[in-house]
Amino acid sequence: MTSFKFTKMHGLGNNYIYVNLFEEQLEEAKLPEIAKQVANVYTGIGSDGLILICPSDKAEVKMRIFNSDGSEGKNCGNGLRCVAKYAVEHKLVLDTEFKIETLSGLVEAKVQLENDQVKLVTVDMGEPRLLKSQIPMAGDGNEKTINEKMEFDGQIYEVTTVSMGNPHVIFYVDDINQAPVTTLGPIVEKDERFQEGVNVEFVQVVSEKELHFRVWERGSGVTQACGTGACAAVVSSVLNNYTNHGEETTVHLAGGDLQIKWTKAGTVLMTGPAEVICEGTYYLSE
Ligand SMILES: N[C@H](CCC[C@H](N)C(=O)O)C(=O)O
Repeated sequence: MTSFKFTKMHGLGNNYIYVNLFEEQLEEAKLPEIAKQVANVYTGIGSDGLILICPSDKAEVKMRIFNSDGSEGKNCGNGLRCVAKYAVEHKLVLDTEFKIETLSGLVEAKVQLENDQVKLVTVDMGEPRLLKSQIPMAGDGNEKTINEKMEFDGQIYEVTTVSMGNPHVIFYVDDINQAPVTTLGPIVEKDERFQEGVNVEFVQVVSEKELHFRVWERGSGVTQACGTGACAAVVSSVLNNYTNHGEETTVHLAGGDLQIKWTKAGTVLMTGPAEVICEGTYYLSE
C-alpha cells in the first residue's frame, strides 16, 4: 500500500492536494492517476487536482499542477500563491521574495507575513502571450484574437484569447449570474481549434476598475477561482479598452477577490490569499 503525506490548500476556494516532493516520492507514470484519485470527492479527498512542490535547479522551488481529470497544466495562479505560502512556512525558502519554476517559465513570488504566517501573496505572473501561435489556437499564428467572432454550438460570439502560460478564452456577458458556464464552457474547452484545449472565462465589466468573473477550467470544470484566468481576463479587458493598462483591477471571482495589474512594464501582478485546509496521509488504492 503506497501512502504519502499531503496538505490541502486553497486560493479563493480553488483547492488542490499539495505533495512536498522534497520529502515524499511519487511514481512519475502514476501522477495523472494519483491526481484523479485524490480529486475524487467520493473515494479520494476531493479537490480541483494535485499540485507537486518539487526541488528545482532554476529556482527555489518548482510547481507542477495536475487537473482533476489527470491532465497536467502548465501554470496555476492560485496554486502559486499556496506553493509560496507552503515554501515559506515549511522553510523550503528563507526569503519573503523568491522565484518559482513552472512548466511555462519562472515567476517571482512575494509573501506578506503576519506572525510568521503567510496571509497574502503577490506573484509576478510574467508577460501574457497574445499571438494565436502562443495560445495555441488555429488561425494565423502571427495574429492576436481580440474581440474576434467565433462560432460555438451554432452561435457567434466575440472572444479574446490570452495565454498566461496556459490557454484562456474570454467571453463578455451583461450579467455574470446568467453566464453559460456549465453549458458553453465544456463545449469550448474541447473545441478542436484549441489544440491543447482551453480554459473558458466569462466576464462582466462593472467599471474600469472592477470585473465579475466565472470560469470553466480545462481539465477541472467549474472552480471557485482561476488565478491565471483572472490575469487573462484583466489583460483581455485592457485590450478591449474596458480597463486601464498599468492600473489595478479588482476581479470578483466566485470564491473572492483578486487584485490584478497588467503593468506598463508588461508583466501581470496578481495579489490574493492562500489558506491551509488540512494535512494528512493518503493511502493510494492499487
Ligand atoms: N486548469 C488550468 C490549470 C489550473 C489553473 C487555475 N486553477 C489557476 O488558478 O490558474 C489549465 O489546465 O491550464
